[in-house]
Amino acid sequence: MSRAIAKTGAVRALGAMSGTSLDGVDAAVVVTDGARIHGFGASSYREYSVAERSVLRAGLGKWTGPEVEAAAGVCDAAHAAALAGFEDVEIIGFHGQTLAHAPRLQGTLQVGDGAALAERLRKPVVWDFRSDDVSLGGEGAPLAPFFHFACAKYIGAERPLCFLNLGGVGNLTYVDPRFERPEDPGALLAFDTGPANAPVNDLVQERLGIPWDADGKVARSGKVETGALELFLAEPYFARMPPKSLDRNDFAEMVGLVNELSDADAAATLIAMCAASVAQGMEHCPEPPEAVLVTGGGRHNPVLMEMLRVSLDCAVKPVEDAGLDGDMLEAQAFAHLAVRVARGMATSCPGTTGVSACVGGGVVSVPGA
Ligand SMILES: Nc1ncnc2c1ncn2[C@@H]1O[C@H](COP(=O)(O)OP(=O)(O)OP(=O)(O)O)[C@@H](O)[C@H]1O
Ligand SMILES: CC(=O)N[C@H]1[C@@H]2OC[C@@H](O2)[C@@H](O)[C@@H]1O[C@H](C)C(=O)O
Repeated sequence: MSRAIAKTGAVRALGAMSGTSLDGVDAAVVVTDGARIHGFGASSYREYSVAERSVLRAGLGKWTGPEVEAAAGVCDAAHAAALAGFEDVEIIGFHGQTLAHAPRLQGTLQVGDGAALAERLRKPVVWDFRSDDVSLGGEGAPLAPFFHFACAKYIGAERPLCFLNLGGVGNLTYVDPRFERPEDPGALLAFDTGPANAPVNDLVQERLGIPWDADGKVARSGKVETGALELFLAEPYFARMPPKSLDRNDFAEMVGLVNELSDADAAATLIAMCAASVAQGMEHCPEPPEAVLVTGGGRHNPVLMEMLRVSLDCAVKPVEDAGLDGDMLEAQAFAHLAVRVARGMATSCPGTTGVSACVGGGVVSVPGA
């Protein structure tokens, strides 16, 4: 195989992420040597059309068949369009679109053809980041934690802190920046906390025909139904020790728990479920963090942020307060991870995915190879 990038030194890497909320493709440049972040570059967002989103949605939860092929086609075309404008990058990290995730059963499926993308864009592409971790007994997710470790160093953190990503699903990374490397035992603990925005998105889509509850307007006037909240927290997933991960639709039936409630009460209760599952997850942190830095779309929801501030014992702030970009952190993560994969560095470890040993997961496709 021809070498994707030079063996050492910082490179301009482009990362692309299409997340579980199926809103669009985020793309962002990171200057990184795989260990340390040297700086951040341009970013862009390419929204899915309503038609594209429904093709992707039809593929959710499926492993093979025409719906999966159609979703892969949408994913490939959207990425080719979203990434074509970035010329001065040396390598691309292409996450693809997760359609199904059951690491201990069928595995994990991210559609998108990285080899074809490499030929099309004439750049090396790293893709299929999760399969090797799953083969070695890991959850295959979350993978952003190795990037969160680099972010903690970049912002000069000296004490443990958490990154909380609130997308369709929530995931938490505890980082102890007193360690030198992310794979050092104790440097990282990570897991999916529970459903984040996906249930409230599904609720308002079904009842009100809107894709999400912008600024928590529906939830704000609602009252939390504590009975439903208690039933939710009784799910065995929350008591399980991390690492652990979820599929987008693992808690889809939660919407059923709020069926009888008004729109406002139902939305408020689903948001309270997200905040409560984060609070429960925080109990797994080895030490209290000095802050929780929130990334992902959920940080734009003031009702959710208020509930988190009430439930957690430390400062809760958007990552922007630390000089990072919460809309692009996941895309940036896959840029950074691409460089690590190309250089044979680990991308997950027992503390992040439960994998048996550190693994650098991913396929490297070099154009014309
Ligand atoms: N202003 C806002 N008010 C309320 N909610 C918002 C707002 N902006 C975004 N969101 C929520 O954030 C979601 C998108 O979050 P994000 O882009 O982080 O998801 P994702 O990356 O697709 O998911 P994941 O991290 O699970 O893969 C939207 O679907 C919506 O529910
Ligand atoms: C299987 C999969 O795609 N999981 C996603 C999803 O979205 C959020 C959460 O669930 C996290 O585990 C992961 O994404 C982020 C980017 C990660 O791997 O860190």
